[in-house]
Amino acid sequence: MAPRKLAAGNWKMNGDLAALDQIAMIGDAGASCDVLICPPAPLLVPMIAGAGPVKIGAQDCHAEDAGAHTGDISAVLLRDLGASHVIVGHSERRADHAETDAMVCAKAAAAHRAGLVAIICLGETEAERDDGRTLDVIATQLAGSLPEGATAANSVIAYEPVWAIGTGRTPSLDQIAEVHALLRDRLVARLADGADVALLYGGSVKPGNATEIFAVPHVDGALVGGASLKAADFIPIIAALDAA
Ligand SMILES: O=C[C@H](O)COP(=O)(O)O
Repeated sequence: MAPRKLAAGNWKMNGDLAALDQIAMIGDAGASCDVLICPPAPLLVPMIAGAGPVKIGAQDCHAEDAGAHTGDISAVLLRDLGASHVIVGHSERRADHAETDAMVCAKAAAAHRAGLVAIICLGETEAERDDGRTLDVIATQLAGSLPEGATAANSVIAYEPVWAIGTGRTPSLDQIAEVHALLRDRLVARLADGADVALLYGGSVKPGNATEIFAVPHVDGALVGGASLKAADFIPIIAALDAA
């Protein structure tokens, strides 16, 4: 088995009911890779209803299955609604909500218990890269964020350099390759099916750079922010992944 290709869109705090037609257009494009959109939580139900072949996921979940946690959403409920995936540990949540590797690990474990695929996000800051600490940071985040029981069927790893998110800047292809090779090595060492875990690159993926990024070894797809908001931008990225 090889990792399954995945084109994932993270809408972050963007989109509205009118954006449902984007999902229909993306579905109509007829991709052969897996295509996932993670909208803001209130849009999950209407989007799941009209998703067609597009998978719908959430952007976060709580580490517990239920309880007194006002404003939070359980992985159990997400699964009940029909979500297939949940993003955990996005750098915006690590920064805005002080999420640690241990918290991300607990959320990924909750996702697994509920039957969701956890997309576990990792990435270095610009200062960490400038200090030459990228590989150490990524290895530490992976070790601390990947729960026991992770498999290729229930986990996807997204490498997203913090400084490349929403900036229009991307690492060189060699820099992406270096990190993805490290991730693959660590996953193979830790998991029986580590060779089959899908590895996504994220950070300013656009129609114009997708083909070269998808040609990098061990890049099995992308986690796309801004360019996933419009079908006209996301469909060429999906097509580039299908062609890779
Ligand atoms: O989750 C997606 C990433 O943060 C990438 O966002 P971006 O494609 O807008 O740079």
